[in-house]
Amino acid sequence: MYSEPVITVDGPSGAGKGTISVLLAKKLGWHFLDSGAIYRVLAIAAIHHQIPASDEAGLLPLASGLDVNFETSDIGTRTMLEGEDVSEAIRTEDVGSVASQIASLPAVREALLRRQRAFKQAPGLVADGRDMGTVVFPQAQVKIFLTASAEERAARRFNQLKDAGHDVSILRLLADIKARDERDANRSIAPLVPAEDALIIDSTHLSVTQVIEKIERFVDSKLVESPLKKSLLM
Ligand SMILES: Nc1ncnc2c1ncn2[C@@H]1O[C@H](COP(=O)(O)OP(=O)(O)O)[C@@H](O)[C@H]1O
Ligand SMILES: Nc1ccn([C@@H]2O[C@H](COP(=O)(O)OP(=O)(O)O)[C@@H](O)[C@H]2O)c(=O)n1
Repeated sequence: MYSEPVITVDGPSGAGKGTISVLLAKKLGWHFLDSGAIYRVLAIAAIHHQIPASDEAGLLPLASGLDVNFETSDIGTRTMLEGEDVSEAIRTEDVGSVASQIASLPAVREALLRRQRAFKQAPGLVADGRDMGTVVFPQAQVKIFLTASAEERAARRFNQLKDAGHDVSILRLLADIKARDERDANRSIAPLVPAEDALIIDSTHLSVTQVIEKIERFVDSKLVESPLKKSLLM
């Protein structure tokens, strides 16, 4: 049976998943799923509704009924929660930290599964997250696990936040990133691990272009003559 092709890009915070996934999706003309944004929006909703990040029973209805929308236009994607633009608000490290605590709750992850899988639509999907290749799309044709040293990832995040006008401390960012790595990798459900069939790319000393080239070579070696390969190598 035909199934729309999926490329998964998993890895820790600041590894470059979003940057690479958006470029790939644009190049292919495919859909893009930023699964982390869904966890981040849920974190904001929890903060608004004053539900603690450890309250699984309290968060479950919020996760099931989460009114989140991604509005894409020529200038980019706006993330909407209950009709309000939260695109900037979800990007702080504090929200990332609450998102990572919420993401360790099994019932919450389960409640968000169907919503994430609904992004798999023609002509194809590039999915960015932690468990895209292991849990959400285990049948994906191409799986990438993108990483980089914690120091490099903190430096990238520092520059990104500084460019966006946020005043941040690089040491605090490094500590936050390490805490989030630890929590994401050691949780009992859908931990951050590479899928068995994933290509692991350490981007510490690679440019964005070099990472894309590696992915293209991987697709080339993996798929003999497929529409996916043709469109990627065009
Ligand atoms: N290979 C790379 N080399 C240098 N900077 C990169 C690379 N990949 C991504 N970046 C930059 O690092 C920052 C974080 O990347 P992002 O895609 O948001 O990471 P993630 O989605 O994994 O958290 C962005 O400003 C991005 O431009
Ligand atoms: N598929 C996913 C995506 C994100 N998450 C959680 O959500 C948090 C925020 O994800 P994100 O992808 O926006 O974070 P960054 O990599 O951009 O820093 C992560 O630290 C994870 O704990 C997850 O558990 N599973």
